[in-house]
Amino acid sequence: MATHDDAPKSGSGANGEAPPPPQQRKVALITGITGQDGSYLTELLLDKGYEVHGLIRRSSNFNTQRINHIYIDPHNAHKARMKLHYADLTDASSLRRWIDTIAPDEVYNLAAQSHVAVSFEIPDYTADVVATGALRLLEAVRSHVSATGRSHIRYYQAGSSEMFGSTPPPQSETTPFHPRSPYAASKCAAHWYTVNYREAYGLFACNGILFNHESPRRGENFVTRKITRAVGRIKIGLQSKLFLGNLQASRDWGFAGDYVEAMWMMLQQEKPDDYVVATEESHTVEEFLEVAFGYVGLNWRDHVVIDKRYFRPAEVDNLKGDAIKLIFCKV
Ligand SMILES: C[C@H]1O[C@H](OP(=O)(O)OP(=O)(O)OC[C@H]2O[C@@H](n3cnc4c(=O)[nH]c(N)nc43)[C@H](O)[C@@H]2O)[C@@H](O)[C@@H](O)C1=O
Repeated sequence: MATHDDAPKSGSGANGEAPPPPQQRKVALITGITGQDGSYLTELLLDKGYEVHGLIRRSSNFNTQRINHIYIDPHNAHKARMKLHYADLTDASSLRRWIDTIAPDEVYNLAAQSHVAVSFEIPDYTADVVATGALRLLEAVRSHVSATGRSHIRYYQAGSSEMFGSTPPPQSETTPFHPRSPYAASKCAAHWYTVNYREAYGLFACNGILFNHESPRRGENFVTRKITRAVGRIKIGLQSKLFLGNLQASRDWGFAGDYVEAMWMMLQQEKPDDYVVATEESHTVEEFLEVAFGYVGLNWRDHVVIDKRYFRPAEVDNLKGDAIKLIFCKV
């Protein structure tokens, strides 16, 4: 995987130029702004001169670590163009209120219960947030358009390669879905709601079908961060073992910072459509271990212990995207 500078950008607008005046600014609304993708997308849009509004859930600890360098830092040039609001994908009234108040030009629906294994334990909640949550947001956008005539509004739905499930690779936009978890089935529902609102109401609504995408900001219970974090701790003597599940699963891993640019590109096209975002290269978890442990001169076999608790009731064995449609996309 390529290395990337994780430092926040210092420019105040596109190419470091001053951002456009308020009346000429594009306004974006992001659900899931505190997540890995939300934080990278926020940086990208602020750098392009957008005003960025994020919806956050109320929780006992203010979970904004990934955006604090913009939101909290008084010296950050972007701070004035970023705002956070309380809302929840399970609360339709909050979505409708913020869509009407903010009147965004672009809506990015990135919020989810995004852990596949966890979705087997909380399937109802996963479906409520991931599937019905997308429907609630689409409905808020549709009723806003119908009440105000603001038909230029554009909607992005975060889809997932998990929707392909057991369908063999390479997987493209025309590959049939065969979801293997409550998370994946919920993402399929959100995908088809998005297509339906495009066809039924003429909404500019796009599905990005993103294959796995990682970064230093990835949550620590996803396999790449779980491994890289453990490698560091093992190397300096803070732990000795790493407990993992299925090492033979194969994934098409890309960099999250690149993939948020693909989200934005989809909404700049002439017509709304659906796109696969992938590297077209796939590796097993075992290969990832070889590289990660090898990087610091360790042998993963001396440290990794297979633990049945990390196996899933149904696994997705092999994901490898065919991203040709996006590759020929122009902005
Ligand atoms: C595109 C898609 O990408 C992600 O879903 P995921 O592929 O399930 O990601 P992961 O990092 O949890 O698992 C990758 C593979 O690694 C295997 N694996 C082995 N041992 C452990 C282990 O100990 N922990 C975890 N988490 N995985 C393990 C596990 O069984 C699986 O085969 C989400 O962003 C999702 O939201 C999404 O949309």
